[in-house]
Parts: sequence; C-alpha cells; structure tokens
Amino acid sequence: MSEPVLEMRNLSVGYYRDLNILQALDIKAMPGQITTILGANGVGKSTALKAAFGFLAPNAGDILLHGESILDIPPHEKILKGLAYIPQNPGVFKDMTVEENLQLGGWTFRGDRRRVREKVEANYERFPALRDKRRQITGELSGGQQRMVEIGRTLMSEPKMLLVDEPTAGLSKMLAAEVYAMLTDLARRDRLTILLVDQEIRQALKIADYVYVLELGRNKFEGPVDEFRDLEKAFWVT
Ligand SMILES: Nc1ncnc2c1ncn2[C@@H]1O[C@H](COP(=O)(O)OP(=O)(O)OP(=O)(O)O)[C@@H](O)[C@H]1O
Repeated sequence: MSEPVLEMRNLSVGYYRDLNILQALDIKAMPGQITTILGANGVGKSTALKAAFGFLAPNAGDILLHGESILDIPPHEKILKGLAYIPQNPGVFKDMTVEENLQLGGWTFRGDRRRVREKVEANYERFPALRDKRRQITGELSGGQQRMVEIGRTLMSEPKMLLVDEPTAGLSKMLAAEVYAMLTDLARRDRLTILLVDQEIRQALKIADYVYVLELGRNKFEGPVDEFRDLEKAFWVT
C-alpha cells in the first residue's frame, strides 16, 4: 500500500480564532489519483484547500506532504516542493500578454530560459487556443480562456500535486470538457496527484478515483468512486 502524497490529519481550521469551519477533518490524496472533496455549499471544501496550501493556520491537526508536516512552510516554498494550488478565482495578470503570464509561472526555473520556453511550448500543445492568443492582453480574453492561462501558468512549475478548486466554474461546456480531460490526462499520463473540489458532482465523479463527502466541516463518508455511482444513495442529488 503506497503512502499518501498529501494528508490532512485531524485538521481544525477557520477564519476567526476559535471558530472552526473544519472540524477534525481527515483527508488523504494518494499518488497519481484524483481525489475529490464534495459537499453542499459552505461545508468547507475550499477552506480545506486554502489550509492545505498554507493560507490559513490550523487550530489543531496537521498537514503532511510525503509524511512531513508542511505547516511551517510558506506557500511559495510549497511550490518548490511540487505542491501547487489553482484557486477558484482566476489570478492572472490581466495587463500582461498570455505568454508573459505563462513565463511568470516558470519563476521556479530561476532564469533557465530554454526550460521556460519548453514549458511554454508544452502549454500551447495542451491548450492550442492559448497559442493563437499568445500576444494578446490576458484581460481581454474570455473568463474561460483566462482560466486556461491560469492553469497553464500553474503547470509551468512542474507540480507533482495539484490542489484544484472549481476548475470549470464559469466555463462553457466545451472548455469545461477540455479542462476535465486535461486533469484526467495529468493524473493518468503524468502521474500527478490531484485533490479536486467541484460543484459539478457528476463531472467530478467521472474523473475521480476516490471521494470524500463533507458535512458541516466534518467527514461524512468516503470511499472509492465506484461506491458513489448511485448518486441518490450517496448524496442529496436527485
Ligand atoms: N474569507 C472568509 N472569511 C470568513 N469566513 C469565510 C471566508 N471564506 C469562507 N468562509 C466561511 O467558511 C465556510 C466554508 O466556506 P467554503 O468556501 O470553504 O465552503 P465550500 O464548501 O467551498 O462552499 P462552496 O461550494 O459554496 O464554494 C462558509 O460558512 C463561509 O461563509
């Protein structure tokens, strides 16, 4: 049995002192798998990802990357350890071109221009639409295309594990399908480990290997995705 890449262990965390949104949460993301966290609005799914990346300090519990606590490691150093976070709201630099945004994601290569060029090229292969728009100011792109730029920029740093929050929010059906296909590809082909929070329950279940369902900041149930085929039985979905 392999060890988890990322583990939230007994994690209690919130936005105000003593007010825990997540209460003794246990989540494991296994290597090369897509693990999804599902639950009703406001149960704390996004909070779990923010805490995992170090934007919130837990009141109790631990977060482990390859078995080592990362609580004291600031977010930018987590990127150097192969952990990347794609938040819900696109954080692209709107005044810069698409290519400049992608290049910025290559800061981890510390000036190795050839490597940055290679990775930018790899992104154009992944998202051909971005190649066509490479010289365009990112703020002029559609919301969906900006989302692509953001995902592409995150992948520039060659992460081994991705925390992904609502990756298709605001995307057209076609772009959303591309994003899900890309996430599947990253896990199956490149063996990335993915922890995915998604409102699109059916889509998430199509690509996930393992599922956690939260209720009011706590674990409700969990299991391999096959146990969630009967949505009515597993959820509130009708
Ligand atoms: N920045 C914040 N400051 C204070 N409270 C917050 C903040 N962000 C979220 N919360 C609260 O934390 C709780 C969990 O929010 P969170 O965004 O993690 O839920 P979620 O499960 O991701 O929901 P959704 O599916 O609607 O995005 C909510 O009650 C929310 O109001």
